[in-house]
Parts: sequence; C-alpha cells; structure tokens
Amino acid sequence: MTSPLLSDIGVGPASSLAALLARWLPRQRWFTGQGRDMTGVSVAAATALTADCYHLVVRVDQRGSADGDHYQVLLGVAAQVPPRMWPSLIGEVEARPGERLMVYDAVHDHRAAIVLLERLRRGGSTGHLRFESLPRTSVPCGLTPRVLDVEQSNTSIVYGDELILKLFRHIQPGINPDLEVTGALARHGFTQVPAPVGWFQTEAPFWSTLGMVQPFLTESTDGWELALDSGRRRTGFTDEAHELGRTTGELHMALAKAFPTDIGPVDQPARLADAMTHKLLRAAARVPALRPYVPPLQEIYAAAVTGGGQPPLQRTHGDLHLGQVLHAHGRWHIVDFEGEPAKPVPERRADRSPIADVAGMLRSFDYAAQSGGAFHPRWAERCRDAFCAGYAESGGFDPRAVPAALRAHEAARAVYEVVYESVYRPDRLMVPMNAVARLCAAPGTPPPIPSAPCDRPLQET
Ligand SMILES: Nc1ncnc2c1ncn2[C@@H]1O[C@H](COP(=O)(O)OP(=O)(O)O)[C@@H](O)[C@H]1O
Ligand SMILES: O=P(O)(O)O[C@H]1O[C@H](CO)[C@@H](O[C@H]2O[C@H](CO)[C@@H](O)[C@H](O)[C@H]2O)[C@H](O)[C@H]1O
Repeated sequence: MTSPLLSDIGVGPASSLAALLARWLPRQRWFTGQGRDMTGVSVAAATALTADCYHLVVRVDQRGSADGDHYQVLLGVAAQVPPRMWPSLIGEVEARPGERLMVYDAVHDHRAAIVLLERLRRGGSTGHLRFESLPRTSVPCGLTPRVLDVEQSNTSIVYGDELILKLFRHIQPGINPDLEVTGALARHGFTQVPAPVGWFQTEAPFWSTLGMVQPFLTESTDGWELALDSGRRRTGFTDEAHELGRTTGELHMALAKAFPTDIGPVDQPARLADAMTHKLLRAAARVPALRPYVPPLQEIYAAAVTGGGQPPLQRTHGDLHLGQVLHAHGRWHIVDFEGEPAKPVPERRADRSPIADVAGMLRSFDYAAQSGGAFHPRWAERCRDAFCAGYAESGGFDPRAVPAALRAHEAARAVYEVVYESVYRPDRLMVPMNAVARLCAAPGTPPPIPSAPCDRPLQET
C-alpha cells in the first residue's frame, strides 16, 4: 500500500506520522469530530502522487463512533519547507534513524495542486485513485492555483479564475451528493448550478468521491455578503430575495425531474414530525439551553401534521442558506449540494420536503439581520415575504399557504443550527436560540439562556 518513502516514515497507528496527524486534525475547520476523545489515527490508504506528495485517506477512531471517520489529506514531505508553507506544517517525522523530514498540508503547495489538475485532465488511475473528466471537456492546463480563502466545510482550489476544485475532506462511502446532484441537474439542462467537468474518487479503504471540478464563477458575490451589504447601506434586499425565491422554485422543479420519486406515504407529515422530534431530543441532550423548548417545539411539529396541503417529498438542496448562493452576471447560482455536513450520506441523499430548503433560506435572512449592521427592523420579514412570493411563481406552491409546515421546518432548522453553532461558533449560538424562543413564543415559555457550548459533538446518527 505504501510508497518507499512512506514506508520509511511508517503509517501505522503507532507511527510518528499518526501521532502528528492526531494533533493536527482537530485543529482543522473541516474536522468533524471536535470534542470527542480520539482512540486511534491511522493511514487507511496512501497513493504517491509525486515523489514528495502523497494522497492519504486517514482513519480517525473516536469514542462514541464504531466505524471511524475518514478524512482526505494531501501530505507533502520535504527535508525543509519554505517559509511560505510554514502555516501548513503538520510537523517533523523521523524517516530513517537520524534523518528527519517535514510533513505539511500539500493542498497549499502549488506543485501538488497543479499535479491534481493535471491528473484530472488526463484521466485514468493512479494507485487507489481514479480521475475522470467529461468527454470532450477541455480542462485547460497551465492555470495558476490558489486555495480559496473563505469559511467552508471542505477545501477548494481555484485555478486561474477558470475552474474550482472542491476537495471533500470528511469522506464517506459512495458518491458525494454534491457531484451526484450537480451532475444530474446539468444533464437535465439546469444552468443555474455550475456543472461538474471532472471528478476523482478513491477505491480504498472504500469507494468514495474525493473531489469535483466546476467552472469558477468570476465576479460573483455570495448572498451572505450581498445581504450584509444591504444591511450596512440600509438598502432593500427584496428584489434579490424575490429572484432568489424564483430560482429556488426552479431548482426544486428541476430536481423533481432529475430525481423522480413516488408520491410519499399518506402518513408522511406524521413521520416527518416524528423525525423532527427525534432530532430535537438528541439536540436537547447535547445543548442544555434547548431543553425548556422541547414541549413547545413538539407542539409546533405536531401542528404541521394536521396543517395539510404539503408538497410531496423530493430531492432538495439540503443545506440552503445565503452562503450557498452566488450572484454573478445578473443571476443567482446555487452551489454546495452536499447537504448538512454532519449527516450520514444516505440521509443526505434521502428525499425531503422542499419546504425544508425554503425554511433554510428564511433562517438565513434572520441570521443576516442579527449580524450587526444597520438593518431596518423589518428587513428580514420583507425578505421572507419577497422570497416566498418569488418561490410561488416557479415552485408549484406558495410556502406562505402552508404556515404550520413552514413553522415546523423553520423550527427544525433552528434546532440544527443550535447544535451546529454550539460546536463550531458558540459566539453565534444566540442567533438560532433567539429564533427558537421566537417560534415558541407563548405565555410561560422561558427566554433563551446564554448557553455553554454543547458537551457532545455534532454527529447525527
Ligand atoms: N463555481 C463557483 N464559482 C465561484 N465561487 C464558488 C464556486 N463554488 C463555490 N464557490 C465559493 O466557494 C465557497 C465554498 O463552496 P462550498 O461548495 O459551499 O464549500 P463547502 O461545502 O466547503 O462549504 C462558496 O461559498 C463560494 O464562495
Ligand atoms: O459549511 P456549509 O456552508 O455547508 O454550512 C454549514 O455552515 C454554515 C455557516 O458557514 C451554517 O450556516 C449558518 O450560518 C450562516 C451565516 O454564517 C447562515 O446564513 C445560515 O442560515 C446558518 O444556518 C450552516 O448551517 C452549516 O450547515
């Protein structure tokens, strides 16, 4: 499995590389096991990309997860790394007695990024890896790479402002929903989602998508930035929200065509309410501040069952918010179809109510309005209304016509956000906690308590 150099370093659980990775991984934004005790780190698969750059699938075992989690790492190895690479340093290992080598995160190394694109251009297999690009697609060569400097759950490399390669960091068996959905939408002619032009996968320790190349949208601004800017300048955002609603409706129509489904069972809303309650109880076990809201939230979920008029389940975006939409060349484009990152892949690929995506975006308007700036007090409310009106023009139903279901989905999304923020951004926990309190607003409901971060990790089962 290992190349000569890696066998010198040693990749077993007792190797110095494993010890370094055990210290380095929890510091990465894309590491999903925060807060859980690590019981083992080992290299599950290794492929030499060049003499000094290795593609690794690293297995991390932690208390509370039986199967281990797997992460993609590009490992650079050098006797000495140049100062510009110091922030990417993982540490020093002993290769042979007396010979020390530096290892680093080679995603930030131009040479490694160029090699990856070159492999994608040529296609074919290298070790455990298989590279593919669409027939007749020219992935150009000679483009200068740079790692995208935005807050994200994975790592993306932009090549000369023409292409973007997204490396999925936490990998799970099977096709990544981002590749699956964007590929299907492209085949159905939906143009408001960048179509994948190349991808690569591993065959060990299991079959899994590792990365995907799409055209890079130049001169784009994401919805979050545009919304904050509108707040800063006290300008409206209703035209943008309306257009975004229409694009979301069109997206749902295209998804329903690309992934045809049977009409769900007659007790679908009841099952949904049960699933929401199950998640709520798990969330409340992790985040104590949620506990007083369990009874009123359960009532909100139950009310959705009798609300009626709900659209059938279908494939959805899965994690729609203002950071996932890019405005470029006068139109909205939608990215990142991976779904909520902590969920297991089968759940992310399952059909859901399209109202869940609508609720995701409505929650995002609330986030923006609570992020400082000089927002008009009714900014979020106006955006909600405009978004729903736009959605009604193309999505086949008006979300405002199913208020009980919309409220339940917003509440469920806010509960997800509470857990997300308690793990990753405790300073923002009050944003979804306030939303939970508002949605539950009823006499006797306690106000939100500034909560301690949760004591258990964000990992759905
Ligand atoms: N095709 C694209 N063109 C331009 N920018 C993009 C494109 N795809 C993604 N981005 C930028 O990269 C960011 C992260 O992408 P995303 O797919 O959401 O990654 P993650 O799943 O890691 O959060 C987006 O918010 C957007 O700013
Ligand atoms: O990394 P992803 O984009 O897949 O999504 C995760 O991180 C998001 C934050 O980066 C998080 O979104 C939450 O915060 C946003 C503001 O930063 C807000 O617009 C969203 O409405 C809110 O949910 C998302 O939940 C999480 O899955």
